[in-house]
Amino acid sequence: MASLYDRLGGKDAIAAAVDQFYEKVLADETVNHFFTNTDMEKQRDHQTKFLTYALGGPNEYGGTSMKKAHEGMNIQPEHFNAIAEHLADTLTELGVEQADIEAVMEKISGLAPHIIHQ
Ligand code: HEM
Repeated sequence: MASLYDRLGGKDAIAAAVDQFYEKVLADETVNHFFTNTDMEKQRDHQTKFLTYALGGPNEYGGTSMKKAHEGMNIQPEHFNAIAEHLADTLTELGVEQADIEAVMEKISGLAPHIIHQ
């Protein structure tokens, strides 16, 4: 079966989602401080990779594991949940079906042990 990434329209869909997701993350005081020293371009790159991964698209991590990517950040469960919720809200706004959103959330939850408390 085609991945959600493909069904949503691949790269163009991701670009639209990145803008929306990015705004939510940076407007959220629970998590925006993590990105204070992140430049805009890197930030965009982060969100693009994040969403591509979340939607089952090609892996563009270039080998950096999720554990390594978030090392030293001491991300707490509430930060993780806030980010996950921004993703779910973005997908809802883009008209993604509930069942697909749930599948994405399940995938994201599986990453929690690699991202939280690193
Ligand atoms: C499922 C959840 C997540 C995924 C899939 C994900 C994915 C990624 C990826 C792909 C990178 C870039 C690694 C690289 O290019 O070397 C990254 C970096 C980063 N992530 Fe995440 N992330 C997740 C959750 C979070 C959370 C919860 C936070 C903080 C609240 C966070 C904050 C950051 C920051 C600050 C960076 C570094 C940006 C920089 O280069 O300055 N991430 N993440």
